[in-house]
Amino acid sequence: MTAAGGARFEPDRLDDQAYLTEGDPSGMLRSVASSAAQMRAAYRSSVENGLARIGRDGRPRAIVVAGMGVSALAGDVLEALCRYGAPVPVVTVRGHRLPGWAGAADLVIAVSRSGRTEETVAVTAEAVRRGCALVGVGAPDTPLSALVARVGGPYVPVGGATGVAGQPKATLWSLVVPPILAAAALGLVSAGESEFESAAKRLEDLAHRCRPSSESFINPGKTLAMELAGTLPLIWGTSPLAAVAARRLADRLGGDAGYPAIWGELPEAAHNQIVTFDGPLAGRDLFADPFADEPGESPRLRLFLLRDVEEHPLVAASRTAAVRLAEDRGVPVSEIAAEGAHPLDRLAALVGLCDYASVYLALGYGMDPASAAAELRARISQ
Ligand SMILES: O=P(O)(O)OC[C@H]1O[C@H](O)[C@H](O)[C@@H](O)[C@@H]1O
Repeated sequence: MTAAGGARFEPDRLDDQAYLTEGDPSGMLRSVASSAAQMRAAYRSSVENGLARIGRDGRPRAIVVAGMGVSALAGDVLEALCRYGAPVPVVTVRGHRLPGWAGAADLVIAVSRSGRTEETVAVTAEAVRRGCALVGVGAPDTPLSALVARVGGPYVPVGGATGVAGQPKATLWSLVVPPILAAAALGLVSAGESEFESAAKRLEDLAHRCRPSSESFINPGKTLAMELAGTLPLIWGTSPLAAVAARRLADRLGGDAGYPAIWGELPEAAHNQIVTFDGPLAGRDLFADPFADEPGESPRLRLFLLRDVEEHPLVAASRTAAVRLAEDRGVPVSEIAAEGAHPLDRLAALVGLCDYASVYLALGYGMDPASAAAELRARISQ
């Protein structure tokens, strides 16, 4: 169907059960299917490790979530949940340093699946020096857990049998749940057992609908993968929460398939990225070889709109206008609608589907979704 970096997307692979097993030796599809179990286990573990009690000494002035890659998304989720309703600001730090203002009145939640990521450990050590309150989430018996233990902060262990080959991208829900429970204990968001259970049920339902044995024409995960294939995806969220899901999809496409994508959030995306609708990658490829066996060989822009249930009315208007403009400029549009009332439900609906689509995209290109870009990552972190 389409070629990228030498790999060809073959839609038939997605309905070839033997291939889906052989092409995914680490069981990345199984790990996506474990999302609901991860959410339930992370909830229990967070409660057992004292997160539900952290509000007893009052609220912090601000919360800093320190993490990199997938772990940093835990901060983005928390920030999106708290942005409009909580009296405490939430900031995500991706890097080596705490913001200058952070001090003893603030809470630092350090998240690292491995417990060893250089940047996160450095920020946590700085938080210890400045006397910040600390919560940790990550592998036990690591530099991160040792730092959190030094100040007697709660630590939610993530690891053991959880996830595929210890990959953080396969353990998103284990990393995201503890900071939310901490914020709930502080009275900043309303999320308890029934909300986590409802989101887990939604993930379970998606796992059923997107299961490998379900054929492409009724499987929403495979359908979305086929819409992504061969395009340059422009992925927009229509709320802060949906934008986190957009970022997650873009990150996963890179991590699973080495596939580039651009993510954004409305209304901001309508002020800049929308210009690409008039750019060289929009519409039909004027330079495409008209005699090529397979048309559309060079990637063209496609807009993926992750629609939240709660949209600002003016954002809804700019979404409608953007869709009209895209159609006008020959840019195909896929709309993925969140479902559910609670934000956790809506996040699960969007991320759950996108996670499947990304793994199916990698498999459609004949790539092992557990090892894409592993060598590049290893080389840059040396
Ligand atoms: O969660 P951590 O172990 O700290 O890892 C943080 C990040 O590290 C690397 O960059 C990996 O490629 C990412 O997938 C991961 O999310």
